Amino acid sequence: MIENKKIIVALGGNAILSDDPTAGAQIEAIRQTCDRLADLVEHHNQLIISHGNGPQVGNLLLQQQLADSEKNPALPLDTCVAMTEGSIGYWMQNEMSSILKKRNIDKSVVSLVTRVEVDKDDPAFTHPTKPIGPFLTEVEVAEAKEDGAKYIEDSGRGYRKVVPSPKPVGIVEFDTVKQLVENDVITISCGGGGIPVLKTEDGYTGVEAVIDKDFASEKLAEQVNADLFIILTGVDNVYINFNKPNQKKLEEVSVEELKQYIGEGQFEPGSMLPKIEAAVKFVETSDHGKAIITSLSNLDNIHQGAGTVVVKHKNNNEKVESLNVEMHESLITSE
Ligand SMILES: Nc1ncnc2c1ncn2[C@@H]1O[C@H](COP(=O)(O)OP(=O)(O)O)[C@@H](O)[C@H]1O
Ligand SMILES: NC(=O)OP(=O)(O)O
Repeated sequence: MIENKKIIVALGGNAILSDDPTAGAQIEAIRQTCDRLADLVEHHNQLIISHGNGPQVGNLLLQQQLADSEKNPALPLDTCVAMTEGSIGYWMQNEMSSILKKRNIDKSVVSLVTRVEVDKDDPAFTHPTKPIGPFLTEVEVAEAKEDGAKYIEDSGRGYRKVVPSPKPVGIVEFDTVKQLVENDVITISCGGGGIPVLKTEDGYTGVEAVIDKDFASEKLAEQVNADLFIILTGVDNVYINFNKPNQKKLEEVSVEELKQYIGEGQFEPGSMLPKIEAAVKFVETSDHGKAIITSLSNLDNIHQGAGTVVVKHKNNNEKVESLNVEMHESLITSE
């Protein structure tokens, strides 16, 4: 297991949500996730956890459609993001605290309702791309389209509503997160990508959007100077030619290679592309940081190089070794 590092773990949907969207089932999934993450704490790592909210915030938005406009008005999307950030963070605080208590680890866990500044001129506001809520069939989309919403097909898994997803400019509370982590507090931050806010003369004001949690986590990882950025999702590794007969698993991969694959259109915008872009940005920006994309069940093996490990430059040991063999052989031939 990795030790003594400052680590940000961004949790994907699977870590929170199974097929059962009830609170009880989500809490159970979070309990299992926290049990794995507690191993990182046990090995003296400073841990910051962020998480997605796509399914939850989409469901909450659907619940707003049931609201009665005067007595019980629908709440705006930024407020729904705050609500899901709060509820998921609360479940995590409960579960992580009990697991640490059982392991006799005396550490506090907090979740911070985090605001994330975005740019009012971000083109995302006129081009919604972030899938949220349940997966729908074509028939369900045709019925639901009455509300004027936009839907896209999401990685072969069905249709989902899409909303604007501006890029994070900065994490408003990053200094507080830094202080918490320096004081050995396990911090849940940037949940659901954080609440999108615009800077005003007086402070900040919310804006209706859902920030991608991989981009928000990357920005936080940059701002707190993390050693390691782990993105946990539904697969052990990233693939090129994903789901095709010639799909190939990526293990250690350089920023340069990934940029080439991005250029080839290897990664889907609504699922793997943001993770790749976030990992590339972190590794490029950081002095020494690495990024790993893998599954929760593979977390125990990352110290042995498991998962897709994004590095600035690839480890050239193999090339050096083969060069040594070639030199040795040419010496023997010439002798
Ligand atoms: N190139 C790829 N390599 C691996 N998985 C991919 C790829 N493209 C799409 N996927 C799918 O995208 C999923 C991750 O996206 P998503 O489920 O939206 O993220 P999250 O885990 O953050 O909720 C993976 O579990 C996998 O099913
Ligand atoms: N906000 C966000 O990125 O959520 P998901 O990871 O669940 O899509």
